[in-house]
Amino acid sequence: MESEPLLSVRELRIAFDGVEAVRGLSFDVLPREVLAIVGESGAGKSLTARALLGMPPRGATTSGTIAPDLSAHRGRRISLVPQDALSALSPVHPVGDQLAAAVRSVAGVSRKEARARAVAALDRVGIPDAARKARAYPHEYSGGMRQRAVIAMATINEPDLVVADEPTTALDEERRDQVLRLLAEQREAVGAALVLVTHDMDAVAGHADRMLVMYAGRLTELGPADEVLARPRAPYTAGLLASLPQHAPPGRRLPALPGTPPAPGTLPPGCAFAPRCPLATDPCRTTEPEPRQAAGRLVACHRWEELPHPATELFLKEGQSA
Ligand SMILES: Nc1ncnc2c1ncn2[C@@H]1O[C@H](COP(=O)(O)OP(=O)(O)OP(=O)(O)O)[C@@H](O)[C@H]1O
Repeated sequence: MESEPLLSVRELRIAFDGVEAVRGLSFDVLPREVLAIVGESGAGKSLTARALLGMPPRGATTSGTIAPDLSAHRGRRISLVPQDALSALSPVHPVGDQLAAAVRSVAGVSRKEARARAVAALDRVGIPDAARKARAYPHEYSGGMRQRAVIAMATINEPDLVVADEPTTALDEERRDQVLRLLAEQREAVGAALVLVTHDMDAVAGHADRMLVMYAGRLTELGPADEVLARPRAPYTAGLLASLPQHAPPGRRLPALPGTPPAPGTLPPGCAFAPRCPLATDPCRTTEPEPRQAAGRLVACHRWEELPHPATELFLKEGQSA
């Protein structure tokens, strides 16, 4: 997908009390693409997503550039689908009023027209009897319906970019799939790009054009999702994918990524993944690798060419092979 980026993030750093949780992250978001951000808990995925929206947590110090700054047009050019739909909706106003207010905040339209657009948006996301449901309050919606309403809200002003931070975590598996499909459909319909923060590799495989793998606040691997999933080039990505149930070799136990990621402020010298990496050698323990072009993507690893394919065996512990 060759095109001018919609948005460029360069050297993004986010720190709390001088301790960096995001450490010099650079990537582009392309127009209309779905970019998944994956990585274990604490990798800095949510912080990165919030930075795009200009919504850092209290106490965070941010540096680097995000250009253009879509956050100046939040609700119009960029919008959020959060983990918890309730947090995105006010409990004290009917859902239709909230959607109509979002329309009126950016477009000079009459109340009646805004109202009509709100009902149409609820109808588009599959809310039955949308005109009546528009008058109901969020607590009168089921969890799945609320998440649909939030997707309607996030797309009603036809933004350039929708940021979805674990949008389906609160839902059961069946609804999860429906909501993701709806999100993909709606962002496609309005021509928006989507940055999708997720732990769900099925969602990545099903919906993402590219994936950004983060580890300890840095880029580990960034490339076309199908290629990265089929043949990861960074040992960390390989370990992350190998620990998914579907990648267990037949008749064998699931390989596991040993250990846990380091907390910000407790990073080892060199590559942050080195203490958990079966390929780590001395240079890995002294020099942190920078992302470099490798095999049609960006990979931050000194030893990426050494990674076997498939890499699953690397992550099987001794005695785990029966
Ligand atoms: N409000 C905060 N105050 C202090 N530290 C924070 C705060 N928010 C995040 N951090 C630090 O930044 C790290 C990364 O946070 P972030 O929420 O981006 O992780 P994540 O990759 O989204 O994880 P998860 O998958 O669990 O949501 C956290 O582990 C924590 O150390």
